[in-house]
Amino acid sequence: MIRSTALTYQYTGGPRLEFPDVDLAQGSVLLLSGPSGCGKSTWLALVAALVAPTSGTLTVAEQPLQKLQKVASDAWRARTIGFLPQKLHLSAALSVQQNLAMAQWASGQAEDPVRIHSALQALGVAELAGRKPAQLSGGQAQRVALARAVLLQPRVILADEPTASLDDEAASDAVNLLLQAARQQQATLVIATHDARVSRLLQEGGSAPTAFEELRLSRPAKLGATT
Ligand SMILES: Nc1ncnc2c1ncn2[C@@H]1O[C@H](COP(=O)(O)OP(=O)(O)OP(=O)(O)O)[C@@H](O)[C@H]1O
Repeated sequence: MIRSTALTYQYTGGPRLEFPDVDLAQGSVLLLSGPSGCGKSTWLALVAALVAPTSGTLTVAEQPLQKLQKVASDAWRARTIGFLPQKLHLSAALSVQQNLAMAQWASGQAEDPVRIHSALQALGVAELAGRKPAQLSGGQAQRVALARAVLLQPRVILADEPTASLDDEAASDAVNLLLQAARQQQATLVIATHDARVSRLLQEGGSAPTAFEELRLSRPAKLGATT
């Protein structure tokens, strides 16, 4: 679940972003849309407790973030949030298997090869476990990054522009994989995008149409504007 009220974020020397309220039940799907620069990445960073709101309240997976101590936020994030970044940030020196193991180490858990194998298998890339990221196609690399994002069974999956620079078929695969991963784990799924295809793909929902909410952001007023 994600609930926000009167959420704002002020960049030092930059815009003040004001976000509409959301009240998302656990397991639901949110399309976070709007033009470049409207604040989608900032909203994701707020929900992941990477930055603190300037004002307003935000509760994610039952945790009021204003009550989360800064020192505890890394562990909370590792347990709660599965992040699929636009740039996948797979470590080039490590194998696929080791990239996923690193997510387990980072959350303070021991490496669990069985769980890594089943996460890779669920996304159809188990046979690539020994390869380095440079030996993967773009679509394979994205599946590996998604396997890493859902490995720790997060309550919330945040995907930042998951279809950017993908052709129609790969974009459809990416959205369907996200929906499938979220459904399997009953995670709340947020897809941030300015790609108009995603709304249609969500409506089609792979095998069945998906109920989803849309949070459409608009660009902040220009700094110094008099309106
Ligand atoms: N560190 C920063 N300092 C000042 N302003 C910033 C900073 N980061 C982002 N901004 C501004 O805040 C606004 C929102 O940025 P944000 O990256 O959240 O938008 P976005 O919707 O994710 O954009 P895109 O789709 O291009 O990634 C933009 O106007 C941007 O210029």
